[in-house]
Amino acid sequence: MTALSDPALDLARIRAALDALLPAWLPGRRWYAGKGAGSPPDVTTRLLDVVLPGDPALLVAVFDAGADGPYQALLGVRRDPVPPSAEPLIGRLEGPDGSGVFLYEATQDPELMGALLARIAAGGRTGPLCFEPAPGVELPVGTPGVASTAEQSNTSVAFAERAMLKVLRRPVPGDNPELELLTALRRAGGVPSAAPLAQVRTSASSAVGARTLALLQQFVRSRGDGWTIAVDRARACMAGECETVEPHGGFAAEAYALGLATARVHTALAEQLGSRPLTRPESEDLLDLLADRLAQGLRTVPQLAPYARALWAMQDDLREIVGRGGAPHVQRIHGDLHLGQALRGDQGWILVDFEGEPGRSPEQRRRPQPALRDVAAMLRSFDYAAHHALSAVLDRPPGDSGPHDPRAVRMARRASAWAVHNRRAYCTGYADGGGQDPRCAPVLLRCFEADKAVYEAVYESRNRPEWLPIPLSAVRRLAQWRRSSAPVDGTSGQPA
Ligand SMILES: Nc1ncnc2c1ncn2[C@@H]1O[C@H](COP(=O)(O)OP(=O)(O)O)[C@@H](O)[C@H]1O
Ligand SMILES: O=P(O)(O)O[C@H]1O[C@H](CO)[C@@H](O[C@H]2O[C@H](CO)[C@@H](O)[C@H](O)[C@H]2O)[C@H](O)[C@H]1O
Repeated sequence: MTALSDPALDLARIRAALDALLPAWLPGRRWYAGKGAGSPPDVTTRLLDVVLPGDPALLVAVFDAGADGPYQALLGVRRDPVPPSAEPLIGRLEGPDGSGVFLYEATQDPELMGALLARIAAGGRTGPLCFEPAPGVELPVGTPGVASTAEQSNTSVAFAERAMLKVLRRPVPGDNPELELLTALRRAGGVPSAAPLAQVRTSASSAVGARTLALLQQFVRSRGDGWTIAVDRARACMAGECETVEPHGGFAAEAYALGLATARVHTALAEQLGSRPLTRPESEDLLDLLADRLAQGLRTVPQLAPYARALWAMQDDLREIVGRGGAPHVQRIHGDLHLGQALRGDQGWILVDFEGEPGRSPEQRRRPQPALRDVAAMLRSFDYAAHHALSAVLDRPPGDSGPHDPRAVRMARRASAWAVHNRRAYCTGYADGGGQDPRCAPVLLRCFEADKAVYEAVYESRNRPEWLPIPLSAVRRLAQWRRSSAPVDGTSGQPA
């Protein structure tokens, strides 16, 4: 392993200090999945190598936290006071001569991130770390790297609005699913997606085998992401005194364009990486996967219990469809599509974050899936946006209907209408863009929406319990729809 140039810094001591300091620091990190586990985890850190040995120094480490891991930490080490953006510190390490160094989250240090970009551009290896720029790309070396403040599963660092480094917090073994998909979309051409620029990975012989640690991609300049724009428009719709959701809350043209963009991405992925009917064993795998997720959801979120029968019945519907030969085609899909994963560029929407659902195994993420699962996930997002806007306008937490007042009832109706209107526009865009009209497969769509809502309930109960009422209300609605004998027209089961 590369030594630190400062002899007062001893790597073995840094490693031991991290084992002691990380348990207290981790629970404040959004990307840490073990929040709410009760007691702090036991941490075992492995330093992979020193990428930059100076002051500040940059170290790459992986660590296990309890049974969970490996996670990735990019560690800054400096004598000088740390940049304010890098607070809170992981900790301070006393040197033998009474001096000390600060240990901190390196992604929050623009200077250090700039130095890392230069290291990536140079290519080659440092110990087990491989720096692999794509052939012929020009990287914005010399610019500082500014970390996004958005709450994320990973940590993104932007360089002069030209490149974006995604530091993967839970690097998975083997080829990185996002890199695979971005490369395929580039190959297809004409699909609005970010070009992959480089990766940092570990070699097969490293302590963690071959894994992508960070992915550099083209920075997409945008007016904002779909979530911010949609919530804004939905809020305008609710706050305005209009009876219809257009024009004040007008988002339908954007929802339509988003449907088009989703269909274009699906078509390109199918062309590049294949699309075929689901085989019988794959159908069983899919059903098992959905059943496992539902069982886990019911164990984790007690509030789902009243809907258990209806949720299982929706899975039986899928089994029945597969049984009579109606299994959908499968292909590589986005895997975690929602409004926040779409950026509004000048020419239209660009989908980002093709990593798949956080928390799923690498095999599951790479498995071909019905494209309708992405569509169902995006449709859920319109529901989220409407609820979020509603709670902002009413100044109440999601799901809190508060005292019965006519204004709140009117707003809730408008929120519901906004979601229905935009879900329809999205489906129309998807069909016009060459995808199968999602409304032609309402029972499948309902099953996939319910699956996503259960996933969201688990996600919210772990990360943002105050948001839990949003997926719960969707589960309630979908369950009611399943229990009733209402005609299946694909637009029922909307926000009530
Ligand atoms: N290529 C890109 N260019 C500009 N911004 C991006 C790009 N990719 C992602 N983003 C922004 O960063 C946010 C987080 O990125 P994402 O890939 O979704 O990370 P995570 O996996 O941590 O959720 C996105 O919601 C988007 O706003
Ligand atoms: O971190 P990721 O973007 O990969 O995805 C996770 O976090 C998302 C929240 O940031 C979560 O999305 C859920 O909340 C969104 C609103 O914040 C909403 O638009 C989505 O429809 C809803 O699923 C996502 O599920 C989770 O995997």
